Amino acid sequence: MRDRETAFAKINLALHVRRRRADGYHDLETLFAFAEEGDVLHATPADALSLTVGGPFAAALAGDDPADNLVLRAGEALRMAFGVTAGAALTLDKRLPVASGIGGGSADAAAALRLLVRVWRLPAGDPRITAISATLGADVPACLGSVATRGDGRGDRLVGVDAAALTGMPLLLVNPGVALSTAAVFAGWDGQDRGALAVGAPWAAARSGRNDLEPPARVLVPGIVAVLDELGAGEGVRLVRMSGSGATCFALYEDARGRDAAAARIAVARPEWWRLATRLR
Ligand SMILES: C[C@@](CO)(OP(=O)(O)O)[C@H](O)COP(=O)(O)OP(=O)(O)OC[C@H]1O[C@@H](n2ccc(N)nc2=O)[C@H](O)[C@@H]1O
Ligand SMILES: Nc1ncnc2c1ncn2[C@@H]1O[C@H](COP(=O)(O)OP(=O)(O)O)[C@@H](O)[C@H]1O
Repeated sequence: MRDRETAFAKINLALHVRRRRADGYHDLETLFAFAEEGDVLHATPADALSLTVGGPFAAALAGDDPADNLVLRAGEALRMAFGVTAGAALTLDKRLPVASGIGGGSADAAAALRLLVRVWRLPAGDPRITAISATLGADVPACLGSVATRGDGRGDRLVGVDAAALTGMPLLLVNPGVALSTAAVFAGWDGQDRGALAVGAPWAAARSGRNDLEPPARVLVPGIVAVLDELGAGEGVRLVRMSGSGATCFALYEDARGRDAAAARIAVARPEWWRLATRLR
């Protein structure tokens, strides 16, 4: 039997960087939200654990050691923690641009955890699964649930928000085609604490918030400005912002008509940019 899981694209509705820490990470406050679409992971029963990567962005990972792929690292960590002896033949359909601020590897790692917990019939909700997620990356715990949530600390201390208030909002993601290393963007942050992210209703908090990684990302990829301008030019735009460490930017719309008009306009003006028209889940 072939089992399937979507690695929902992650966006940061707001991301406030507060402090550089001694361990190389930064304390931040962010509002995570998730798209209805993303990479797709399949599993079929097998004696060994293996991964084949295909899809439009597979080439970006071709130079990496497969053992470093977060999907296999997630699987190996589960096997170790639960003493699993079975394997699984995994295939990853890489639809999201790599190193682009929308989760990529983190969403894949979380999808692998959800999928293999099911395939290997492990106890869903076991605290060891959450613990493993945090070892794989700061935003993997948020991706594990893949519902809108606030993240404090490294982004892995999750605080529930009224996710339903965001569900279904039309969303357009646009990436100018330049990979950005998360570590390099954090390293460019100027160290200025510009204040806390508001608590409470997520939409109001998002609107009053900002992405503190946008200025350092723009230094590395000046084309981000053009992406934000194009996204903001249409009708019915409710919020335009860069996601995570970039360079993907997003816009949220009052209705699907506004989103589709923006997508069509950008497809003509900038055919080389990657686009995904979807909704918040
Ligand atoms: C910026 C964010 C926002 O959601 O997303 P992306 O742009 O990667 O999608 C995340 O904080 C990324 O989380 P994740 O991609 O899991 O990061 P990790 O692999 O744990 O860390 C990669 C590197 O980013 C930096 N890092 C990450 C998180 C954090 N709170 N402070 C940091 O300084 C560190 O240099 C770290 O070595
Ligand atoms: N399944 C995966 N998908 C994408 N990237 C992965 C995966 N597994 C490991 N990686 C590594 O993670 C890097 C992307 O990390 P990062 O810059 O944090 O991306 P993003 O900003 O999209 O979250 C890639 O360059 C790649 O080397």
